[in-house]
Amino acid sequence: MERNNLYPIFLKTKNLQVLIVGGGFVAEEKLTFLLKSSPDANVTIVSPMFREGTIALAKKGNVTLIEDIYKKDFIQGKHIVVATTDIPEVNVDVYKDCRAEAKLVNVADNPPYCDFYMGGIVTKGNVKVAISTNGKSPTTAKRLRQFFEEVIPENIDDLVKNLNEYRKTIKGNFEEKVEKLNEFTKSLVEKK
Ligand SMILES: C[C@@]1(CC(=O)O)c2cc3[nH]c(cc4nc(cc5[nH]c(cc(n2)[C@H]1CCC(=O)O)[C@@](C)(CC(=O)O)[C@@H]5CCC(=O)O)C(CC(=O)O)=C4CCC(=O)O)c(CCC(=O)O)c3CC(=O)O
Ligand SMILES: NC(=O)C1=CN([C@@H]2O[C@H](COP(=O)(O)OP(=O)(O)OC[C@H]3O[C@@H](n4cnc5c(N)ncnc54)[C@H](O)[C@@H]3O)[C@@H](O)[C@H]2O)C=CC1
Repeated sequence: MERNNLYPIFLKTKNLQVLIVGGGFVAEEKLTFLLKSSPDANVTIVSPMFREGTIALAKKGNVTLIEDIYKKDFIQGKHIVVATTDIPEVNVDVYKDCRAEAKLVNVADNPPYCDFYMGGIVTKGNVKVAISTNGKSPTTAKRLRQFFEEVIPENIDDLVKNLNEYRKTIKGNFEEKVEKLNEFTKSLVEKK
């Protein structure tokens, strides 16, 4: 069986600068899900045109819209770049410019030109679940996201908060703490 070897990380988007190149449907979809998960993300979008929806979204977040065509200068100071234009050559230029400067880059419509994929994301308080199908079926990632949004209980965050409080009260060395926390949470994974 094929296997997903991607390594998920949870980025502190507040500390990072994201650039989106292009301002069409795909840019708006990527921006929507980025801000849904991470409303504190710092985003710049460069494009000769923007959709109404994108302009409205930008007003709600830390999003700067620049009305221009892509030039290499725009990647300066950016950590993560997502190319979404409808001109394949422009997207490949963005990819090459980013690789040359060791920046993480995603060409949304071209998986081989992605250092990372955006995923389906479920957030419940402090808990976050990210889903990827290895780029094979974004629709499956969306459906799984919807499924987990349904089945993960809203009060999962209470468990996290309670255990965080309990964790602070446990005395002893690291091994003893791990043992106590495992004992305390055993029933969560026990088969009935
Ligand atoms: C590789 C990847 C690169 C990247 O974008 O990062 C990529 C690529 C492509 N997407 C395409 C199409 C669609 N994408 C969606 C939706 C989402 N796409 C997302 C991620 C990813 N999309 C990355 C892989 C993630 C993984 O590993 O699973 C999600 C999860 C996250 C997000 O967008 O933030 C978000 C759901 C969010 C949510 O609902 O929670 C839908 C469904 C819909 O809109 O209903 C469709 C239409 C149906 C279909 O085609 O499946 C096409 C074909 C374009 C064409 O045909 O022209 C390509 C290009 C290709 O595959 O070649
Ligand atoms: N990854 C995904 O989820 C999907 C990918 N696609 C593909 O992605 C591409 C983009 O699709 P859409 O967003 O629907 O197209 P669109 O036509 O809505 O948007 C393209 C955007 O790129 C901008 N642009 C064009 N040249 C530019 C330049 N030199 N510099 C900066 N911006 C520039 C345009 O002004 C426009 O805002 C298409 O090739 C499409 O096939 C389509 C659907 C889903």
